[in-house]
Amino acid sequence: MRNLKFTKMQGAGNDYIYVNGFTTTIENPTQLAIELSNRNFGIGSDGLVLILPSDTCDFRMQMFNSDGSEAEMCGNASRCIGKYVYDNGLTDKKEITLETKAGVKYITLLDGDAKARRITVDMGEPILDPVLIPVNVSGQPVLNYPLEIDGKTWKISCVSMGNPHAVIFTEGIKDFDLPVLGPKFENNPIFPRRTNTEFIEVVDRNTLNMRVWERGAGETLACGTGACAAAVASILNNYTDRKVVIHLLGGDLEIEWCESNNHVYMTGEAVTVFEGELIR
Ligand SMILES: N[C@@H](CCC[C@H](N)C(=O)O)C(=O)O
Repeated sequence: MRNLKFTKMQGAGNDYIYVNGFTTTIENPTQLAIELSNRNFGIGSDGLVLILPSDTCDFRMQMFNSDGSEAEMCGNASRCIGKYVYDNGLTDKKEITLETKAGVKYITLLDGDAKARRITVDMGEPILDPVLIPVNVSGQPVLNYPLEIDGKTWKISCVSMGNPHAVIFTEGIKDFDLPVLGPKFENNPIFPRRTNTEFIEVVDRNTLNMRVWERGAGETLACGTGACAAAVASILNNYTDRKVVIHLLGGDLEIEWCESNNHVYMTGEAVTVFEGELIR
């Protein structure tokens, strides 16, 4: 393999390695994601993101978790792609369309200055149909469904933002042993394509605390689609209003589920950590 130019970026501490697919072809992204994400023997990240040309949008995103699995959608990476393409002169637009495996997402760069930092993504409509999420529970939207794990009954609310999420409202999340608990949700047979799992504390009608166990990556400092799913589930449960700030381990995300068009909007920062070249 030839040398590989990359950029490490993070959104609320959810860090990925970004590769410009206009200039670099990656033959085996699954293998590369596993190798490069390793925090001891690689660069270290929650996964790999390819920024690619699109026939229908300004850009296309392909996203691989640190275990090499490909995800349909990534909220924090969508913001970082907005920053990457603007800062690197791949576009001069501040409203950018992004093709993903979960449909088209609309990125808006909010800053007026030379480098983008604060970014909103129109994440589209949440999916509540258990068949589409997918979750092996028949019937109505899955809200507060009792799932028994290790002798305890957890109430899960399932929301897809293009990728699957199980949201749990509970207390004492800072004491949870996620590396033990998380895989038991992720790999539970009721989720045929595994799941991301969000552990949420309601602070008040506009504020949530969240920890997340991500499908294919383990505990991460933040998950954009997970924050959107958590906001939707908390609104459906009438725990919060339609605009919330979510405190994650790596920073805050602002989420709004808009009543008029049913779209979820996510706003937060996108940050370049460093650029590098891997000598192979
Ligand atoms: N951290 C991401 C989501 C990444 C994909 C996820 N682990 C999955 O497999 O669905 C985000 O910010 O949305």
